[in-house]
Amino acid sequence: MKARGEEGLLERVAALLDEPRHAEHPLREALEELYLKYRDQQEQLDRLMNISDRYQALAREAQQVTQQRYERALKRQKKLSRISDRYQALMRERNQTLHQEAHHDALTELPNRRLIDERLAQLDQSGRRYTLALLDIDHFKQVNDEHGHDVGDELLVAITRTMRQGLRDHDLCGRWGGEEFLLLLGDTALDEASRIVERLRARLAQVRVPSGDRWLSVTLSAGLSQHRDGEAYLTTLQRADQALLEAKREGRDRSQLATR
Ligand SMILES: Nc1nc2c(ncn2[C@@H]2O[C@H](COP(=O)(O)OP(=O)(O)OP(=O)(O)O)[C@@H](O)[C@H]2O)c(=O)[nH]1
Repeated sequence: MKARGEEGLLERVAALLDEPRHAEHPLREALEELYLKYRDQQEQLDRLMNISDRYQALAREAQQVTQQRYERALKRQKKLSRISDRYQALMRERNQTLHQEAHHDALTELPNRRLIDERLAQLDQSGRRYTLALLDIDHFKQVNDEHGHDVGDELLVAITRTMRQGLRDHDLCGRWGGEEFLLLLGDTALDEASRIVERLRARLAQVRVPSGDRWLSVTLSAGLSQHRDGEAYLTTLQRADQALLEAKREGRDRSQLATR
């Protein structure tokens, strides 16, 4: 790379050296040598500048390629993490659904036997006191036989709705069997539980579902048992079940407290 003035000077020197009248000039040889060395150095410098320019262009290109690769990898990574987030959300949803289905009854959406068993086992561990009440619809087979299974189902759902409304937030109501419900009344002694269940039975007797041109209602029998210190919940349940059988034997539509 030469400045414009420098190029002009070189041309002048070359012209002077070419002139025949300077052929014998005492400075000519030295000037020619200086001129050729200078040109040589200039050519070397030009080559170096060229190499440096190419190197810089290559470095810029490499940097651009690296940057593009990095951006592509980042984009891929973001896409993958979006897919992974969606997949995880889907799996969480699936797990929740599976958990809900495994622990709840499909018809009434009430906790099923498995969930109630888990809660009772936890309660036994905690040492908190509770009373269990088994409630069973009276003559439900007759309802199905006379009005059809669909009406029976409707009645179960309507009873569940009223049961939910009639209980305190910390009580648990589950579907224990076909037409049998289990109430878990936490921190509740037998006499208080009995009042709660009687109030509930009265409300449940008011539940009506349509069947043809009639309104259908049912009564429920209940067996209650209070958990005793150190006792396994299955024992409490057996007493409640016995009490329920007694209530049925005594004519239904009543509560029986397990005393023994
Ligand atoms: N519609 C309907 N019926 C059910 C369901 N689960 C159980 N059942 C019926 O509930 C009835 C229970 O009959 P039983 O055990 O003889 O008792 P019950 O007729 O209620 O007589 P008591 O309990 O002695 O008063 C049976 O006919 C079952 O088919 C259900 O999900 N839907």
